[in-house]
Amino acid sequence: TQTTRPQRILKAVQKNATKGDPDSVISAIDHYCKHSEWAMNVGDEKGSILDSVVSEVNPSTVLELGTYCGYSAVRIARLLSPGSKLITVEFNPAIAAIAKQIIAYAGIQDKVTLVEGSSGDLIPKMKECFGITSFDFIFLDHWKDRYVPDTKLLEECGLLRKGTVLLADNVICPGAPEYLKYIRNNRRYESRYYPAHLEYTKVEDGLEKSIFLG
Ligand SMILES: Cc1ccc(Cc2cc(O)c(O)c(C(=O)NC/C=C/[C@H]3O[C@@H](n4cnc5c(N)ncnc54)[C@H](O)[C@@H]3O)c2)cc1
Ligand SMILES: [Mg+2]
Repeated sequence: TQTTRPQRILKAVQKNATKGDPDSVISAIDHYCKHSEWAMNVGDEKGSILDSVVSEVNPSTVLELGTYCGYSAVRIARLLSPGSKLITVEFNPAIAAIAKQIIAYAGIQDKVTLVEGSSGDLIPKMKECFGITSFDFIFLDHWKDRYVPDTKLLEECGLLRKGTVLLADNVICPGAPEYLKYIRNNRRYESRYYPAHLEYTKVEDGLEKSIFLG
């Protein structure tokens, strides 16, 4: 019977990566997606920008919206200091099951809490369920038309604090025009665009980094 793309990505990790070595998991996924089949991981070029922003912020609490196969969860978690936590949200149970296995294979499962459900339902529950007062860093990589409503929801739920950094993938391709309009014209945010390319292609894309000013 036909396998799914996330299942094939997991197989490539199990075949080509070293258990407990997050960098080898990242390389195995990038190699598979470059040479076998494209997949919507943030990828190595934008991933290096993600790495630099995470290292600069050195966050204790991180929220990721849209886990997919867990590629960016592994990228982020491997850089976190001991005691720091990444909460990643994924509403497709089949995809979440694969992501869990990839995160465990990388050996960073102690830093990652994968929550199954939709961002709209889960964001209002973050404080009561996970004892979060606010997030230091947020990576947006889920459906692009959810970037604005979920950013507003995070504000309303008091999950942003002075200095919280939001980093949004795909603001050019597939594109998140409403998000750019919202965040760039909002004096409560200081934004900067990082030009790059759509993962594994030469198509223009980039990341938008925004600092919440409180
Ligand atoms: C035209 C065109 C099309 C596609 C591309 C290529 C391209 C390149 C990219 O880097 C992309 O990130 C994307 C993209 O569409 N990403 C959406 C990512 C979804 C994953 O997140 C999950 N999810 C989606 N909404 C939610 C939600 N509310 N709560 C919880 N989980 C959610 C889904 O269950 C998936 O696991 C697409 C480029 C150009
Ligand atoms: Mg993306």
